[in-house]
Amino acid sequence: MKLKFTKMHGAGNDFVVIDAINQQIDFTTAQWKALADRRFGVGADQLLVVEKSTNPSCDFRYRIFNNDGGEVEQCGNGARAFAKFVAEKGLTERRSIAVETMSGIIAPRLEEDGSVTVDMGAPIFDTALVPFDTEGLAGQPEGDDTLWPLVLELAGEKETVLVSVLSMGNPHAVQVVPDVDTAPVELTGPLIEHHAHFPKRVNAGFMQLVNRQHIKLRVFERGAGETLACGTGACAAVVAGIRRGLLDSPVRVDARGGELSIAWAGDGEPVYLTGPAVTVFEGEITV
Ligand SMILES: N[C@H](CCC[C@H](N)C(=O)O)C(=O)O
Repeated sequence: MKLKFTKMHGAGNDFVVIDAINQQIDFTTAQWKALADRRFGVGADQLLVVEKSTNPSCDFRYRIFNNDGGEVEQCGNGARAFAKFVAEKGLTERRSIAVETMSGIIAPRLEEDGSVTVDMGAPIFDTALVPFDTEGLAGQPEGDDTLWPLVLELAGEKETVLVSVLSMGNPHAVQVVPDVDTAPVELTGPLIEHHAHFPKRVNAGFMQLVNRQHIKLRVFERGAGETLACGTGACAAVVAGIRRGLLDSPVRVDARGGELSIAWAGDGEPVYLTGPAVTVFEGEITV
């Protein structure tokens, strides 16, 4: 079949966006993976699928597939691209929409300056819901109940890293590092992603504190590897930093591909993610 798609990005986190309202889409994991492949397909960190929602209080349903073909619960940068796509394609006249995802309803809003702000919902700290298996883990350090010691095995050597574990609908493990540019992201990112205590794997965040309202962040994403930006990763990092008493909302997040802004008023409150959404090109591919 001929598939129409739009290539987009949010701070360098890149997407193939597909209108599945006006096209009949029913792909296997292998087909999603092939479409996301940077050599044999279009190439993307994630594939974003636009569907009608069966929920009367939602304008659309939003499905997300990682570069490895796996379907996942949430994508923050993708939510901004999604909102811009449905507006540009005339699928909605509204600038604020409610979108059904695998992990609940999010609410993107198109801003006057072209950026998009998304109500990403409240972070989840219940380890069973992340999911994160705490069985057999050494005691938690004082101060913040999201902090856990994670033992990594590297070439026979054991190293313990302190990570904040939480969910933004998708799982995150965030650590503070002195310098994101020298942090061992390529080395320890995969070890954390595939750590035995994360039954559904996890996104691994590496956060450098610039000041109480500014961080630098790199994320080794589940199912995609290191991306130039990670929206839910930025949300998770700021929530972790605020809970550890290291950050004050709102926080500027410098990702390698661009700047995001995160605001959070505390436990039980939604996290707001603001950033760019860029359309790069339209295309058609035979799949
Ligand atoms: N790799 C993530 C999904 C995409 C998240 C990221 N691109 C964002 O902007 O939130 C996961 O497997 O949970």
